[in-house]
Amino acid sequence: MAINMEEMIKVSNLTKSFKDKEVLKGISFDVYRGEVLCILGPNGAGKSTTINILTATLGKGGGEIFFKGGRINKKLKDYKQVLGIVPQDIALYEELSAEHNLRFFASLYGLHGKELSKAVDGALEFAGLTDRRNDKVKTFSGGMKRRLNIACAIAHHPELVIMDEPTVGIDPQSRNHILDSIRRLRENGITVIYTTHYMEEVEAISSRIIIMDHGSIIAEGTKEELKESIGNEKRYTIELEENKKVKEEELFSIEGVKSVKVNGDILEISSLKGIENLDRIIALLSDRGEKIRNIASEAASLEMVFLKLTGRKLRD
Ligand SMILES: Nc1ncnc2c1ncn2[C@@H]1O[C@H](COP(=O)(O)OP(=O)(O)OP(=O)(O)O)[C@@H](O)[C@H]1O
Repeated sequence: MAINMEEMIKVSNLTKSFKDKEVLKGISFDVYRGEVLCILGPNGAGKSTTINILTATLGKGGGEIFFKGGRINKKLKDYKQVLGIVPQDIALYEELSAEHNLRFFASLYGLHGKELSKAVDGALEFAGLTDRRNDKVKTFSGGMKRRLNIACAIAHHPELVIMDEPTVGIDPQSRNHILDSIRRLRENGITVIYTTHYMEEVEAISSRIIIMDHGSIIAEGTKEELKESIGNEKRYTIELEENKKVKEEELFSIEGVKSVKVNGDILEISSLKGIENLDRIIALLSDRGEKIRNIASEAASLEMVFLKLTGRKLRD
């Protein structure tokens, strides 16, 4: 991380329990001005709980949150004024038009008159909804509602936008539009915190990533740093017609092979990136009389990082 990056938020040892269930186990992280910080983790990892505490819609258990160097509860008014929130559930007035929804939400931040009209026009353009401005929200697709929800969160020109899984259950076109709009926010110097369980999205938009699992942060870094942390491995997934004899130990004898998991007819093999050994793996399998149905090879990915850290897939 560059030394001159300005710290916007500091989260220190945050905890939260619901009844006797500890869902945040003392997490700490910083958010720097102008970055897109992605919080990646499977369902139930604690992403929404973290976000809800950060947006002050949920009280914290223990720990501290600092905003621009001061305790957040002492600066709550300033903080809320520069914050844009995109909640997991869409919050819009169905019977009102897109424009009226935007007017309402932007006016909550004190905008009025020409300034308000300009903000509304800008937000409609940002969401790609200018031509639907007079239509009632109830006529919109799920993806359009999502885009409008984001427009409502950014109309007042926030410095920090917090989004909780904004692409769940929407069409690919709206999803791409949302990912593009996050890139635009970043280009304009706006800080974004974004939770998701889609690693493809993290690959596309993140400047930095936090991986959460079971209420803890298990890894943090840029996507390059995280991939580097798994030692530049690649993975082969080999599907056999019917695995009769192959044992994990045998495959370890091949140069470059780092780990092998035999799961019925499927072999998952991690191998050092620079070593070309697929031909030897195939030769060994055919020596054992195995018939190969399919081979897939993939370079280091965030999914592999998660698998390596937890032994599980991100989306099981
Ligand atoms: N109000 C609540 N009462 C009791 N348990 C809760 C409450 N809110 C969340 N939990 C539990 O806390 C854990 C973390 O939930 P959280 O919603 O933060 O996870 P998440 O990573 O955002 O997952 P998802 O992608 O499903 O939203 C889960 O086990 C969840 O069941």
